[in-house]
Amino acid sequence: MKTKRENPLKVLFSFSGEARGKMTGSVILAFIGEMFGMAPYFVVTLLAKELYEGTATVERAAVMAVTAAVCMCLRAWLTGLSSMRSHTVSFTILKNIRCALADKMAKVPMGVMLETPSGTFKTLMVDNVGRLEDIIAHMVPELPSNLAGPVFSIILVFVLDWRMGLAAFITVPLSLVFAVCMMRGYKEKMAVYLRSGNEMNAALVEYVGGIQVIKAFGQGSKSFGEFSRSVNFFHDSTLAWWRQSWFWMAGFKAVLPSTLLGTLPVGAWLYMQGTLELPLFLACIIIPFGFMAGLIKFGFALGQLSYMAPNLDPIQDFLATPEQRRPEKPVKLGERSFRFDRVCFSYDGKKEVLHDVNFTARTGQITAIVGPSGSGKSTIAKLMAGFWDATGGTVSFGGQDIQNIPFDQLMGEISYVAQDNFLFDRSIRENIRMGDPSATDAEVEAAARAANCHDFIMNLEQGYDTLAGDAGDRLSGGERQRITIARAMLKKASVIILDEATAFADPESEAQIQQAISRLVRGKTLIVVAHRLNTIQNADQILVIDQGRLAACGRQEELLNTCPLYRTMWEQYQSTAAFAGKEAN
Ligand SMILES: Nc1ncnc2c1ncn2[C@@H]1O[C@H](COP(=O)(O)OP(=O)(O)OP(=O)(O)O)[C@@H](O)[C@H]1O
Repeated sequence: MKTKRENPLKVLFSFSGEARGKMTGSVILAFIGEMFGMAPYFVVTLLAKELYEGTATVERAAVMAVTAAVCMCLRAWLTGLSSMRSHTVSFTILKNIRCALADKMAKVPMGVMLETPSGTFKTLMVDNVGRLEDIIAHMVPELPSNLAGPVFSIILVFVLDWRMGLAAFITVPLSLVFAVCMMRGYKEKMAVYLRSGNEMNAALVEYVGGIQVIKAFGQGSKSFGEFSRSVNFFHDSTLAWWRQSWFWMAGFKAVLPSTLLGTLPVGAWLYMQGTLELPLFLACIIIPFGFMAGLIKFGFALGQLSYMAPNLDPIQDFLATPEQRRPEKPVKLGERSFRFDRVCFSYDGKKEVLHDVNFTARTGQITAIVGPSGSGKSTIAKLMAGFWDATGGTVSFGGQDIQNIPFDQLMGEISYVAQDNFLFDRSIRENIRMGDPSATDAEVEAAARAANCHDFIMNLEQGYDTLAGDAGDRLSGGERQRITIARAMLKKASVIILDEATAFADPESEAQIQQAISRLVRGKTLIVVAHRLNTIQNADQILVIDQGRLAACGRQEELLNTCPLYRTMWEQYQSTAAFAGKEAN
């Protein structure tokens, strides 16, 4: 269902914050500037009149020339001041929208951020917001001023001689025919243009992100269907639009200012009839030249209006995303255990992926979550970390409903080591220090040693100062994971949630990771989403998840006897591990 949207200009100006009120000044200055811009036309008209009446002198002409020049300088100065103000408003609005988006990103469920392709946020923050700049800085102040000049001039020509006024106007209905043809389907086409541009951006970000895979398989951009499709679509749709509209646009620009079409023959005829004096004739020829340029600019500025909504809509949509509400004040936490009480969850509000899950993960114990792919293991871990809110039942931590614990407090208690081992493009040292921004270099190194990553870091050209991006290709998945483990170690959280990487690491790396993990979790509550069952043989409890339900819960020995699903998984794991071992040898 389409929701009714507020007037886009009103929405834009609701972000003007500290620059509120400046736009009115900008519009007034632009308006006065345009009025001064009309001066040369009046000066020429006046001079013609005086020449005709025989009152003109060289001195008078010189004074008029200087007056016209001064007026043009004033026009430039005033429009400059207006532009300065409108740009201040424009950049303030852009800044405030970007801050609001960033603020919103921190308030929507973390899951929304993790699941949305990063290109989407780039488009939203950079492109959609950026395109609003021109509209606010130019269109808003120029629209009224571009209209004011023509309206003033038209009235003047009509006052001077209404017949000449009509004659000057003859091109307007004609040019409107061209304008209407040019604007046919403009709104839809503009929406397609913007959408296809955004899609191309998002596909490009994905293409660059996946370039390693594309190169590895010896493929070019054509192989990346989504990217080439979006580039071709953008090319085809914009070209088709241009082909359809260029003739009408050229016609509009040519016909509208051709006021001589009407004023010359009509004026000449009236003059010969003796009902129009020469100075008036000249005035009615010259003044319309002044207003037509403004009218053309006004027409194009109006077209830009339809640029606003398609750029503002996705921004408003994101700002309307429901927030994860959490209290501000820290709450008192009891024993750091998790409790799932009849927990249900759905990502999209339609398909439930967790049904009635009940368990307790006790403090200081290792709780492993296992199950077939897609059964809901990572979802349980994400609910524990507060990335999403349960859609039914209660997830509690430390005796409190997780929704009553401030996000910062919960994050202070939990270290979440994800599968994809995200490293920021900062130095390795800074990446580790993120676990505890107050940690000294010595503490960072101590954590790196404990996580078995000191040696390979020292082998990088700039050691701890190497940028993660530069080191990117030289770090194995296991090494990246150990860096994130070092980061988690610094955090000194009471709970570690470890979403184990699915791939088999080589035996040496695997042993180092396991050693790092065992140091990390000493004395802490560990929740591990396990894909490699050998790592959890000694877990205090293993939760077996099957199609979003808790199928069984117990220690390994019990489950091997009582849970057919676990037994099958264990047998499969052993045969796969044996095969992987043989392959490695
Ligand atoms: N962001 C999402 N939006 C919609 N559905 C999702 C989302 N993430 C996961 N799912 C679905 O939820 C179900 C459980 O997914 P989940 O990632 O928790 O499974 P998993 O057991 O951890 O799988 P794997 O072992 O393959 O990582 C799956 O059907 C999955 O397709």
